[in-house]
Amino acid sequence: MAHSCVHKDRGELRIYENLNELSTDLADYIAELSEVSVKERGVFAIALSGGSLIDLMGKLYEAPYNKTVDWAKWYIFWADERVVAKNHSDSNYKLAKDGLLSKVPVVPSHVHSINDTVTAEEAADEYGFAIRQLVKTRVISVSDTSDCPKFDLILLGMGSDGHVASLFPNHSVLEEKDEWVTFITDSPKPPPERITFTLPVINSASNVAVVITGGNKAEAVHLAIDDVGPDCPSLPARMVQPTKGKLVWFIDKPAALKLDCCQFSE
Ligand SMILES: O=C1O[C@H](COP(=O)(O)O)[C@@H](O)[C@H](O)[C@H]1O
Repeated sequence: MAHSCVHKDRGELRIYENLNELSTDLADYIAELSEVSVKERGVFAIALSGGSLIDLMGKLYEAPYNKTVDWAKWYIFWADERVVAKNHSDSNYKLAKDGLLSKVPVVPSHVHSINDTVTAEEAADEYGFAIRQLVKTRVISVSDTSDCPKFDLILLGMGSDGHVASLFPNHSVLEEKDEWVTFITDSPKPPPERITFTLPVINSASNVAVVITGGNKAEAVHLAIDDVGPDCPSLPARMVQPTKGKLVWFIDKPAALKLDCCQFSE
């Protein structure tokens, strides 16, 4: 059974005994947000990440979600993408397409992937421009506290180094305040060329979920969530702090083992 608690300033923590429980609750959570957003705004603007997240979203193409989710109202974006061809095994688009999008009735023109035929810088500029157009037509809302887009939901994973999207520890990309989408050409994790949402965009979303599994991430989970004092490293995952939106962490038991607030009896 899931263990859930609200951390005083790090959002809601949901911790699961196993991946099956996590995936089921993640599917419920996404389906619920989709329903609320479609009811309120007529559309659901969701940004995906790559990595293990997509597998963990797999229940969404099974019953009941394959029938109950209003897939035609989804507008799909990527919080980060590797600048490789869309059919390359490193592509976050390919991962999501093969693992989810090809199995549900999304509208192809609502799937906003990057231009993979230009440089990382150009791809980031074009993606930022595309998002601006969709903010103008209100497919994506606008934040009331900044001029940033307000996605209905941004889904993030986290690497064992604490990176989220393609925001890596100690990288200058963490300082970017003006652009909505930026690029890097020196990612410490291959492939090197990537585009990424910036922290202001992530922190302007209505909902942000960080989905983390595996014991190799336990230390980073502890550093991202617990009060680790003045020496607290500026871990990208710790910088995820939605201004007005809701933050929820979906964590499996091995990844949660070092969290102060969650002690488990074996
Ligand atoms: O490189 C990336 O890594 C992170 C984490 O991936 P995971 O497989 O450890 O969950 C992912 O969220 C990001 O989108 C991706 O580009």
